[in-house]
Amino acid sequence: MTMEDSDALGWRSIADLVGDHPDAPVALIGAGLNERSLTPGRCDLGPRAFRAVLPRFSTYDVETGAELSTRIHDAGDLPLKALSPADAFEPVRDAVAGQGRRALTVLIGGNNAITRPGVHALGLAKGLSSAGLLTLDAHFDLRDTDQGLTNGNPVQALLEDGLDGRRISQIGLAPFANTRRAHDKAKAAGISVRTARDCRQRGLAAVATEELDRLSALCDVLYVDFDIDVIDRSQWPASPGARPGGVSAQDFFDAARVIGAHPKVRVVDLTEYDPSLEIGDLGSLTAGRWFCELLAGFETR
Ligand SMILES: N=CN[C@@H](CCC(=O)O)C(=O)O
Repeated sequence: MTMEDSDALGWRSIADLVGDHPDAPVALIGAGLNERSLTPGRCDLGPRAFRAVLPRFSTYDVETGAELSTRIHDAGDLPLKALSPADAFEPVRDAVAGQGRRALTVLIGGNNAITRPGVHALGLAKGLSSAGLLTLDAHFDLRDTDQGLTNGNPVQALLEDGLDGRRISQIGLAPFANTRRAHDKAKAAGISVRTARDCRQRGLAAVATEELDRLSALCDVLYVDFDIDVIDRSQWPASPGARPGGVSAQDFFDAARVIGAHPKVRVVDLTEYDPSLEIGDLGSLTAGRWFCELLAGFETR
């Protein structure tokens, strides 16, 4: 008997909450942007792998007693095949902005270049000056843009677009995976930077909470980029940029719950998941659990 066949035992899956629900408070968009990754791969397969795993998650959280029931509008997958980050800008921005009435829009990447148009969608109504950005990422993503947009420079591009660095928090930065120049750029821009060690020692959720509080005082609405390479490579190997020494998957889940609960968080993305690097189903199961945690947090708003 598969889990999907086991209705008689009361199994209800997260996948049952996802569908054509025009009035749902949460929207899901697949954004499998794959071009101009610094490490070429198949991040375009992320949305499909993510959707496929959802039937394996129950709506019941045995640790809190919560039964998830939030309806999620499935806005489908964007046709981004072979598009550069520059050409994907408008389709991604407009798709996210089109869900603007939702309390929360979840963008499943795709490489990290989806973050820039996602933030722009959030700022469309009032301009970028209303928006803030929190990244959970091993990297600054502050590489120069003179060679064009890549998955290594969405934050740099946003600074150049006019996003005030003081409205950016970056947590989970990994040692020996970034340059001094990028760190200096972050400091000069006023970005709040928290290292992987800080996050491991204090807990990613605690650090995320502090940074959300800081950003909330400055911003009307917040965007959160969950780049999975913040996680220790042993726990999510299907990520080109992940290294040993990252945060734990459990920490990532705990952070997703507090972030999902925050009322100013309006758009989140999950980036850099490359299913072609998958070992078994480790990455897809981690992505699915992340989504459950996000929803569990959301239901406490
Ligand atoms: N967002 C990811 N940034 C990484 C690149 C990951 C890769 O494609 O290897 C970086 O800038 O180093």
